[in-house]
Amino acid sequence: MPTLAFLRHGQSQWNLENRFTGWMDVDLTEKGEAEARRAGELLKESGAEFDACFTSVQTRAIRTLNLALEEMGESWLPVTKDWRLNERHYGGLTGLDKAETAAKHGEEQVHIWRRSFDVPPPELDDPERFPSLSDRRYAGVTTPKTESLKLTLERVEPYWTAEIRPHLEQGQNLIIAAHGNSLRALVKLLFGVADEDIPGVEIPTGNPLLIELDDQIRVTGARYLDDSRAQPL
Ligand SMILES: O=C1c2ccccc2C(=O)c2c1cc(NS(=O)(=O)c1ccccc1O)c(O)c2O
Repeated sequence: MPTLAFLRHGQSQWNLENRFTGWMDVDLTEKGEAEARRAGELLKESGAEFDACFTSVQTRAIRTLNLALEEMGESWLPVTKDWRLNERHYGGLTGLDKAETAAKHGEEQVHIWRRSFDVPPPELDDPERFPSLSDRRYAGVTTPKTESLKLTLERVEPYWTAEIRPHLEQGQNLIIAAHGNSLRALVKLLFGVADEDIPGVEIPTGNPLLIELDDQIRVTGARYLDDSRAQPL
């Protein structure tokens, strides 16, 4: 019966500044690094033994995984990195904070976006401002210019089905270190969350979600390891 751990990256600099980060390759803050190490401690204490890891091509998720593995004494584990586990692309909102977003688009539009499943933000109209959104890690990839939650799910799901699920079907235990919205997509798939409910699902940073699966890859149990910060599932 395979075990799957979801780990959302620790606090990043733009989380601290409450800015839309998306595909911008922002690093962890010192607090974020400490959250990642704590997650590693919790995973080690859980006694779970993992066989492989998956993460995105974004530094904050990669470093969260590496710091957790280091704490677990499992830095040797194989890691697969793929852009399809990246955070949702926020298009023209990338880099904006709450005040700038409301000033540029109005409160009403923000209200609509916050609760929508299939309404994407505007495309980035000055990509030169964020070169890392199309640097060589995306060579050969037709990168999105903006994403709704629905579009994020539509690029995460095929990757889950083709690249991740087979490892679970072979009985391997996996860690997936990723982002708020790419993990939301996976939670939606695994827990059968309705479209209208998914904007309300929030994966906490640095608190591993340990999921027990049956041989058909159906959830038989799930718990957050840091129960001092327990979250409703
Ligand atoms: O504008 C959005 C938004 C726009 C487009 C797609 C998704 C979202 C979205 O998911 C979202 C938003 C605002 C806020 N709260 S906020 O208005 O306070 C806010 C705005 C800007 C930056 C950070 C903030 O905390 C949220 O909590 C969200 O989950």
